[in-house]
This record gives sequence, structure tokens and C-alpha cells, in this order.
Amino acid sequence: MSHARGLVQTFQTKEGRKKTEVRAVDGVDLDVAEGEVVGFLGPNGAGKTTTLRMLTTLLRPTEGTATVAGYDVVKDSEQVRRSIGYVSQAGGAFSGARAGDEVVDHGMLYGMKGAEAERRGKELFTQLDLDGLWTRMPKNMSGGQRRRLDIVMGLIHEPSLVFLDEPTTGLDPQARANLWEHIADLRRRRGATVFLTTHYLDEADALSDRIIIIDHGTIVAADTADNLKAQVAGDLVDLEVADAELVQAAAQRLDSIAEAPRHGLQGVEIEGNHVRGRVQRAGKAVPGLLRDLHDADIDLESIEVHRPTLDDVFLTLTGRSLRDAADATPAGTPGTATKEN
Ligand SMILES: Nc1ncnc2c1ncn2[C@@H]1O[C@H](COP(=O)(O)OP(=O)(O)OP(=O)(O)O)[C@@H](O)[C@H]1O
Repeated sequence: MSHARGLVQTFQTKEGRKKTEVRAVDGVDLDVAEGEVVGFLGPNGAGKTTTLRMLTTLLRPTEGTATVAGYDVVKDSEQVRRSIGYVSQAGGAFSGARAGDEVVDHGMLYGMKGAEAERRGKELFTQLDLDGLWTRMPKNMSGGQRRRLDIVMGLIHEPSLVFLDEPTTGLDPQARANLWEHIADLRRRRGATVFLTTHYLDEADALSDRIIIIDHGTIVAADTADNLKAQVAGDLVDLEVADAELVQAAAQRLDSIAEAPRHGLQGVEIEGNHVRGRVQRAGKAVPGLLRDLHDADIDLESIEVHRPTLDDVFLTLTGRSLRDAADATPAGTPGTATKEN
């Protein structure tokens, strides 16, 4: 339904008298199928918003092509705009009118009749838990309510494809969780295709059918969260060996089935009585390991298996932790950038 090939966006910036070129997006290919929820994940400054602005026709690509909802973003920009909903990072600027009037005006901008926009707006208010707020001024709403109002505005003309730029940034954890439900609902109830940017790992993981990871303007991975985790990082196996003298022997056994050390993977590590290493698909590898340890009379106090996180995926692909990379998170965003699920 939407495809991009070789998208590039460069900006000219001035530092003092020196002009430099920033390649904010550097050759992005992406495909979004109908009815999918795609999470576009990357650290601050990776190029997420710039890509989104090109896909939503707000920024003309420096190079490359994109079709969105079947229309070319440059040649058929008008049709693209009519087919999509876009909720920007900053949210809409509200005029000081009542929320319901803003929504109806917005629908009429898209060519809807007033009565139709009102009916649809009220339906969306109910779906997004905004009942009773139709006549409230947006400035008197909570952050979470205002963000949901942004989403009503983005959906008023019934787009089949919705772009959400960091929909939960700036919200408290409860409001975030609440908005996640509404986003999941968009697809469930309306069959909408959703493309959302985020730098929250848990958000991408919880919401997306497929995750596209961008770093320094290039796509570094695109797959389901499960496949990304399985292909790249492997599961972490943590053995606690009962007898300190057998720790080395246990480490050798784990090493024989562990992933080779490479970017982001350290090989087998020993810490006290603990031996840790990453293996592909622990569910398959661990029973054999346990038999092996048993045959060698190596007793364990405990064994733990941790599924990899999206942060492990990012670390393996880029050599950096997404959490560190996201530490430049602007002030006022919730401290959940570091939360894992
Ligand atoms: N108008 C502009 N002029 C110059 N540089 C820009 C402009 N817009 C974006 N950039 C630069 O392009 C790069 C990508 O920015 P972009 O906003 O797309 O990143 P992002 O992944 O959306 O980040 P965030 O998560 O912080 O929103 C950054 O280095 C940014 O400073």
C-alpha cells in the first residue's frame, strides 16, 4: 500500500560562517502493507520525523520516490493528503475554540459536511475516551486528553492510513498505556494501517506487527519483533553453578553451544558462580545443555533464560545501546525510555 525507494533528505545548516550539509535521511527503502501496524524505531535524531514528513508530503524528498496509499508523494500530493491522517509530534495548535468545534472545522477542511463531521467526531470522542469533553477548550484538558484529541483530528476524515509521530512522548505512564490501547484498537476496529514513530522500545514492541529500525538516516533492520530478536541477539542463558570449582567446566559446556562473540555479544562471561552466554533459541538448546551438565556431574543452583530485548537487537546491529542513544531525550518526556518489557 505504501512504498519508499532510496529516500534522501539533506538540510543545509550554518555553523558560524561554515555551511554544512546534514543527510538526515540517507537512502531509505520501506514497505507498509495494508492493515499493518508498523513501529518506526530509532534514537533521537535518527531521521524518523524527517522520513515521516516526506511520506506525508510535508517535505519534498531530495532524492528517491515514495507512493503512499497508492499515490506518488510528489506528483499526487493532494490525493496522498486526503487519504492519510497525520498526528505530528508537537500536536495540533488549537485556536482557543471548544474541542468539538475544532474537530468539526477540521473535518470540513477535508470537505466533510458539518453534520457528518459532528457525528463522526462524537463517535471518535467516545472511542478515544473523551466523552463529556466536546465543549471543553483543549487548553483545559490534560496532556493525555489533548493527545487523544490530536488523534481525533487525524482520524476525522476516515483515513485508512494513519501516521503518528511519537504519539506518547510527554505522557505519564498511565496515559501512555491508555493511548496504546486506543492505537491497537484503531486497527482492530477500523482495520486502519498505522505507521508510528517512537524511541520507546516497549512501545514499539507492544504495538507493532513489524518494526523498522533507523539509525543515522539508514534502515538497519525491518522485521517482526520476534524475528529481530531471534535473528540477531539470541537468548541469554544464566547458569548458577553449585560448586565454585566447576564454574569453568560449566562455562566450557555453555561456550560449545553459545553464539560466537561479535558486535554486541560478549561470548560466555563468568561472574562468581554465574556463567552467562547467548544461544540461538534457548528452548531448543537448553535441554541438551542440561543433559550435558548432568552427565559431567555439574550441579546447578538455578538456570534463567532471558529473551532478548529490542535494545539487544539495536546493540548488536549498531554497537550502541538504544537506551544510551536515547539519553538525549528532551526534558519533560517520561523516564520510561529505559523501561523494558
Ligand atoms: N530543518 C532542519 N534543518 C537542519 N537539520 C535538520 C532539520 N530537521 C532535522 N534535521 C536534522 O536531521 C536529523 C534527523 O532529524 P529527525 O527529526 O528526523 O530525527 P528523529 O529520529 O525524528 O529524532 P527525534 O526522535 O528526536 O524526533 C537530525 O540530525 C536533525 O538535527
